[in-house]
Amino acid sequence: MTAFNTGGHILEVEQVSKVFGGLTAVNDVTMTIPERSIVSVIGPNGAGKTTFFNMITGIYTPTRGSIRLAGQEIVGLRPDEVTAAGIARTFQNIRLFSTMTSEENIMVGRHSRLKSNFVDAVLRTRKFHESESEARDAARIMLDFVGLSKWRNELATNLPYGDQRKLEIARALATTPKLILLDEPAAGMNPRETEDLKALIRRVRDDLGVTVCLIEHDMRLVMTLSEYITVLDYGSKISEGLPHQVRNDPRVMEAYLGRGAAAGEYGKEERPHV
Ligand SMILES: Nc1ncnc2c1ncn2[C@@H]1O[C@H](COP(=O)(O)OP(=O)(O)OP(=O)(O)O)[C@@H](O)[C@H]1O
Repeated sequence: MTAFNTGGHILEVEQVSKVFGGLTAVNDVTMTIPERSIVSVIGPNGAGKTTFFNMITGIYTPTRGSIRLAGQEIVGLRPDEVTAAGIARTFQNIRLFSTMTSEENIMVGRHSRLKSNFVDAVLRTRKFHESESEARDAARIMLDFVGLSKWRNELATNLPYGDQRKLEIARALATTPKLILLDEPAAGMNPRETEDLKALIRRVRDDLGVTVCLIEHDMRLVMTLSEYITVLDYGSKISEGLPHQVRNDPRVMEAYLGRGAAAGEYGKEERPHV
């Protein structure tokens, strides 16, 4: 049962566009994300995927269109307000605080949820100390959830690459989101790390009840993890559906492999650069 009347959709993106000068980076895209699902947004380089995430998270304001979280319009909210509304994200390039420990990195995520403010922090009030201790407890729980407890007091920069990616996910989860957006979470991972990541993403949904939307170039991961896939190309949605539907869609093959590829013309070449 959902507490809102959106037909079970946690996110509803309706006819959203983003124009940068003369370039339409995202063009009239409509997409819904079912609550408690794992979905992916895929597409060739420059298709508009990150711009799409940036609009959902308040970094960019759409030129046109509506984005609703649990039935509430979120266009116009600042990124911190979007986080407070229940959307967390990770970035394509790891953005951890390298001079902080793993635990402190997660506490930063948790602080967006805390009640103490700047004045409390400066004056070290009781409220501040309570918040601090609550954030530390929450950070330890999250470290345990992602399997990084042993790195609690280690500087984030000293963690193995795959664990740094997991730490970013833990930090995002510390904001207690309804929806988490993962921008290329498997980038740079070896096959074993990718398998670990896949298991973690499933647990995020199954154990925490958080809806997951990922941008990912690793097609094996996308096809085995996603329940639903949306494909962008040159800013427009060109396909959507179940993994096997998207995989067999000639428009998708064409977008990835080059015009004419569906007919075998380009074989395994990348799309030609124009
Ligand atoms: N701030 C910006 N100003 C101008 N153009 C931008 C801006 N951000 C993105 N773009 C352009 O919008 C288009 C879509 O870029 P975007 O980064 O969203 O694609 P992407 O699908 O995430 O690509 P990749 O898979 O390579 O990360 C590109 O042509 C890009 O150059």
